[in-house]
Amino acid sequence: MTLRLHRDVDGPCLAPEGSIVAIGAFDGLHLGHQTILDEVRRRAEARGLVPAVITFEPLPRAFFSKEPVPRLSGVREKAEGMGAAGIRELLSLRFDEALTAMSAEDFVRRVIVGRLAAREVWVGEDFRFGHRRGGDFALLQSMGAELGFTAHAVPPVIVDGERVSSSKVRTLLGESRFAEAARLLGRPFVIDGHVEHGQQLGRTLGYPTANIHLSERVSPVQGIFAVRIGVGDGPCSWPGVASLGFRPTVNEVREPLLEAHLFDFSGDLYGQRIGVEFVRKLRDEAKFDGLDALTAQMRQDEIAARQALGMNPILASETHG
Ligand SMILES: Cc1cc2nc3c(=O)[nH]c(=O)nc-3n(C[C@H](O)[C@H](O)[C@H](O)COP(=O)(O)O)c2cc1C
Ligand SMILES: Nc1ncnc2c1ncn2[C@@H]1O[C@H](COP(=O)(O)OP(=O)(O)OP(=O)(O)O)[C@@H](O)[C@H]1O
Repeated sequence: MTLRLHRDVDGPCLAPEGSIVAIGAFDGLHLGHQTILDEVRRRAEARGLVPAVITFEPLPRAFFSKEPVPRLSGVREKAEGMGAAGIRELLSLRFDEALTAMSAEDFVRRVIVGRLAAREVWVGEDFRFGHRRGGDFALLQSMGAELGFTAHAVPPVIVDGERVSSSKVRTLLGESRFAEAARLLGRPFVIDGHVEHGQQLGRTLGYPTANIHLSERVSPVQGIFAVRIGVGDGPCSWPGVASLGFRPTVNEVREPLLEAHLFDFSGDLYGQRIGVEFVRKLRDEAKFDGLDALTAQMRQDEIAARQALGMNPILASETHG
């Protein structure tokens, strides 16, 4: 069953037979999100209704913030994750001035009922929505009684004594605490994308890299990392070293670039989709005085990454000796 994506507040009803709906930003699809989506899928199956999600792009937090808000998942990854979780209708509303001006009551009538004919609405206990966060769980309950749906709150999903949230995962990743972030996500943190052509300079330095342009997507991590790479749908198992940043030394870029060097690999990855799993941060990106100094540092990075990944660092001198 494939996922259908819609962007408009108004339009025809997407589930005339009735739907089970979850609402939220859903960046990263962490364990709290997964709990809600599981309920939606289970309830939709049990009642023969359509499993649906209302989400927002850009993220509401990013719309209101003066600072850039790092993203855990791209728009495409988020939709794919929803599809994999069994969601069939994804109403990804444009989060703009018009939407923030809409009252909570209007949101219930026009979107939850008008667009999705909701029979059940699932949210976290503390969920707020509508103009100035005027709507809450109690409003969903009272309006639902009138408009033909029930409201359900999932109890907070707690890990290590704290409520799981996208913000918490962003903070952990910013501090390179990858193992803890993975516990909240229910899987390791991975950035994926299509490999694009670089300057081909990496080859001559002894470090060819698969490059992924992050464009406007703000990354929660920056620097040089020990990583594991997956190609296509395969698991992230190929060891390597990666740089995520602007590479100030040569051909500085304006938008962040993820460059992954796979150890002992000699295939062509251009055009393929790869996933990069972050295992350990090695250092911050630096501006070097010329290519020799950069290459010497990359060699140190390779040795450190091999060690971090539990490999024999001696191999490094055999490969690039
Ligand atoms: C392990 C690793 C570490 C890197 N560290 C830095 C760095 O600290 N500063 C920098 O300017 N570029 C850094 N880079 C980026 C290189 O400048 C870039 O890979 C090289 O210029 C090749 O570019 P190309 O892929 O366009 O050919 C690093 C790349 C790798 C793979
Ligand atoms: N740990 C959790 N336990 C239960 N429900 C949650 C949890 N985290 C989020 N939810 C619920 O999942 C839906 C989507 O969450 P949303 O992405 O909006 O919040 P979040 O993960 O706390 O993100 P942020 O930290 O950016 O506010 C909402 O209904 C929210 O209440």
